[in-house]
Amino acid sequence: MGGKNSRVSKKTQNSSKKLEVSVNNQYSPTVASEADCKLREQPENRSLEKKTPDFMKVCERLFQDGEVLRERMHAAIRENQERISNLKEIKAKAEKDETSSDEAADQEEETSPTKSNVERNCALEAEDLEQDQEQDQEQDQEQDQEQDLEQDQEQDLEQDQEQNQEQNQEQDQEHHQEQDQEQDQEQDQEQDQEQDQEQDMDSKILYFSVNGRPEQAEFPVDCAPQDLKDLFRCAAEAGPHDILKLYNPKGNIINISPSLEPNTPSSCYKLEVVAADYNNEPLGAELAEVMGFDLSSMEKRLQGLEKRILTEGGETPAVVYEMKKQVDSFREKLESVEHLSWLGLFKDLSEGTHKPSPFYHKRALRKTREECDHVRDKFIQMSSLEVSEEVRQYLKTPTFDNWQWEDAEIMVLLQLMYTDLDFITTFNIEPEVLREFLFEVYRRYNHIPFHNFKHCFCVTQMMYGLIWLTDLRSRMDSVDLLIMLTSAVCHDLDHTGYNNAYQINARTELALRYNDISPLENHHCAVAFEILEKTECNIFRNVPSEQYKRIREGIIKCILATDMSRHNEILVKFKSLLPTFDFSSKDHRDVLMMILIKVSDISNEARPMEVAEPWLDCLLQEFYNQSDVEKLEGLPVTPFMDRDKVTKPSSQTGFIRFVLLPLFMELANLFPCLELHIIDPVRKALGYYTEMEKALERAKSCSSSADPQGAPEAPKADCK
Ligand SMILES: Nc1nc2c(ncn2[C@@H]2O[C@@H]3COP(=O)(O)O[C@H]3[C@H]2O)c(=O)[nH]1
Ligand SMILES: [Zn+2]
Repeated sequence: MGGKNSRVSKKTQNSSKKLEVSVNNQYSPTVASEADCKLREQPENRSLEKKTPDFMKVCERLFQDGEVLRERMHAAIRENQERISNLKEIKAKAEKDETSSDEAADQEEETSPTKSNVERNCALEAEDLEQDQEQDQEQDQEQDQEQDLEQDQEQDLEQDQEQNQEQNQEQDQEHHQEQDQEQDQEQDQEQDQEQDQEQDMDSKILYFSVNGRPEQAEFPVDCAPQDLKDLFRCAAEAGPHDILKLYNPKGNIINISPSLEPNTPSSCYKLEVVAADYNNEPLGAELAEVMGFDLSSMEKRLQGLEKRILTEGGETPAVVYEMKKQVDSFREKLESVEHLSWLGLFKDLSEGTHKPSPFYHKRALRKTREECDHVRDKFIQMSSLEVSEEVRQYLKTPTFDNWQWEDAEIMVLLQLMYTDLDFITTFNIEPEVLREFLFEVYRRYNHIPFHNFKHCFCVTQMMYGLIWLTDLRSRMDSVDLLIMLTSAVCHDLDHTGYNNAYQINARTELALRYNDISPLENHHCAVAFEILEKTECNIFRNVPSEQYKRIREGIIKCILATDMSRHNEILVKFKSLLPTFDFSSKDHRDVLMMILIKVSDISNEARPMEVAEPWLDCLLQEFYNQSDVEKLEGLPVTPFMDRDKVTKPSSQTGFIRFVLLPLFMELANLFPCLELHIIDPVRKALGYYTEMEKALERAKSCSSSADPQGAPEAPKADCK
């Protein structure tokens, strides 16, 4: 059986689309892109580097950008510290000079015409500082005086330096005017003429549009980048905190710099203002901009990249989530660096408890309309295709490899399950209604690492496989089977990547709505029936109302049973029924249905290692994200999700020993044939992760004895 399946799988993978799906023996090559075929032909090339070779380059660039930003941040901090210590010196000097009389100071000024500018500046600054100190003390009595003093002194120093420079310039000019007035005038005239000529020759004109309004900017080629940015800022009527984006005619973001290519009105650039509202926008962007580093363009690049990978390779690969998480954690760090408060950027993290994840809730969680339309078109095109017999059979086995199928194809496979279990005819389901239903289900699964549409498919496919392997069709009626399959399809709808513990601790909307009782599962179920409420999606619209009632009750029961906090309760119940299990008893069947969906839900380790292991990476990513957010928000950290405590093997050995095997073995007591199909692979996985755990322990103890001061961290999600 295993041999047959692996042959089918290999054949399927190696022979591209023709074998997988065929329409009257022909498959339109336009349906599958070349990229799709390549992916299918090289199953071992699932790794991101091979799929999207440019991606790693972009990642590297992003990391480099991050490094640059960090360096700049440190430089700015150093610079600031130097300035503050200078200011302190000046302040001390000013205090010392306070004791000498104004007269004496004037005298000194007169009798020492050769005094250096620096000394004179200091004296002036001391005067100004004294005045400002008095003013500030009056104005800011309640504030921390030391801090204000430093800030004010910094501003004053700048102002004073400017004033002094102006004064010095004026004095110098007077001096020159007395001595060389005629000469200077002549020279100035000559210089002006030369400058004008040079300006004509060395200026650039750029054409661009702001909100559809044509604009043009003229500037000297050697002007400072900041001046040019200010020029564009003026043109866009943008505020000092707004972020500008300049696009070339191809739509790519380009740097606003004096080296911009001159253009013509017909190839004009497009200027956009991304308002960085001082109150609402993440302050990291603010800081990044202060430092001349465009964090939002980094994010945009990530989004573009993600979009590209979505169109080329199906769902967002896990590493993109990792990248986003890193960008966000970097942003979080910037926002919470206390000693940067002088920039006015310090953010009180206590407000964070109400703020959900920096990543999932801000963007990319929901599917965009654009990508849904794209997948929908593909699905509609493919849905009338006939799937080959080999794939039909392969779909009935736990060895099925979900990673080889894109979302539109997965919908075709789900459709096939409804067809091959005869639901279409038994329940009079119109094909277009089934399509609408499946599409809506696809749409309502989110872009998160684990609880996504592919997970929905895997759980449904395992349920489908179990139905066939245990020959449930001969033991249970179609309504029960329809309930089980549809429950699997809907069981994690609109999961946001945070478990019930988080929902309850963070007092989310869901926890409030469902009074902390299985908030997620209640929500998944409610969303399922929300979808079914739409007539065009209601696959049960042709069943008698009594049957509908039974179906609804059954689906609710099954989906609610997937809450792991009920694991023992359900397993104990099932065990108690086993010795006298009776398929004709509704109570018995109900418990069995709950067990079957639970088994399907946590069945990844029953799949071949190359299918199961990437799922574990996805799961740990979602776990780590949650525990990171819990730490950030000061919530209790879910221990099995903590990246500081959990590794791949440690997470699996315990889970397999204490959760998977006890559950699977009880089911195998009722269906002994499952021993081979799901228990053997799980035992193999346990062996694999036990070895991995030992190897890690050995590596850890070796390196800690070699380097007692710096034992390396245990490999985490990426450990192979
Ligand atoms: N450690 C581990 N946990 C798993 C695995 N598969 C499922 N789970 C957990 O089991 C839970 C089942 O319900 P959820 O989908 O809410 O979340 C799932 C995970 O927390 C696995 O392979 N390893
Ligand atoms: Zn699930």
